[in-house]
Amino acid sequence: MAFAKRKTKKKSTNDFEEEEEDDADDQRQKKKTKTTKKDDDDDDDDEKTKKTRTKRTKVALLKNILICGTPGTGKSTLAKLVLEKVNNNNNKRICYEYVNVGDVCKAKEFYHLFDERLNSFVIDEDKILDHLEPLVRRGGMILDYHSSEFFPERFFSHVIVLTCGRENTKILYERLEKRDGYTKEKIRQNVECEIFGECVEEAKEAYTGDGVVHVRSNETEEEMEETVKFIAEELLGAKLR
Ligand SMILES: Nc1ncnc2c1ncn2[C@@H]1O[C@H](COP(=O)(O)OP(=O)(O)OP(=O)(O)O)[C@@H](O)[C@H]1O
Repeated sequence: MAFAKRKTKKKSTNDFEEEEEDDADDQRQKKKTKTTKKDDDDDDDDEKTKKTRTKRTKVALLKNILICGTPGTGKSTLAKLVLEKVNNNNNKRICYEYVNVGDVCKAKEFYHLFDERLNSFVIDEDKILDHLEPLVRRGGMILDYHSSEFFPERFFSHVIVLTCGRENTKILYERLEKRDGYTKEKIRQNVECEIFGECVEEAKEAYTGDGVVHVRSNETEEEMEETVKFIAEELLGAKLR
């Protein structure tokens, strides 16, 4: 696994709050400008703008979460189940979106090179962060990536780290063994990363706010169901049917 180091772009939770304040100010300013301009504007256009603004404000209230952890711990499986749960409602404004960061980097070629030793791509962090910024600002994003540290802290209200057998690595080993392109060396590196709890340590160091990092074991179907419920209900406040 390639764990790229990036400290400079990280911002504190306070920065996020300040930015939210700025956004609110912007909204108020826009509203004011709109009021002055209103007489000149066409009524239909004004109505349209008002509707869009209301919708955006509502969507922005949805939280962003990151699901991270060693490859094979079940991030994408879990993320898709959470997405299904939280979007299963009649409220069009409550609509979360899933982004597999690794897949986006591949599809959009946001990487520098292929690291033969690690057998993986070294992603271009600036490019992927620029791509994610507007999505995260809008809110309601469920991001999936093995690493957590290069994202700015303000991106997420919760970071979930999945683990899969620190003591008994058989489960993770067997999951990775089934994958194409996973050489014995690559499996060994990932299993080692799990044994040393690298993803957990990394997340705890990078996200320092109380109750932001949640470490969840994902070895069995039952554990996965519990975590889906935990994220959907407790973290995202969804009322499950
Ligand atoms: N709780 C679970 N119980 C049993 N099998 C699981 C569980 N969670 C995931 N799996 C299985 O483990 C495999 C790996 O899961 P998944 O692809 O979601 O991992 P991942 O962490 O997203 O991997 P990557 O980081 O490489 O994308 C899949 O075959 C999936 O069906």
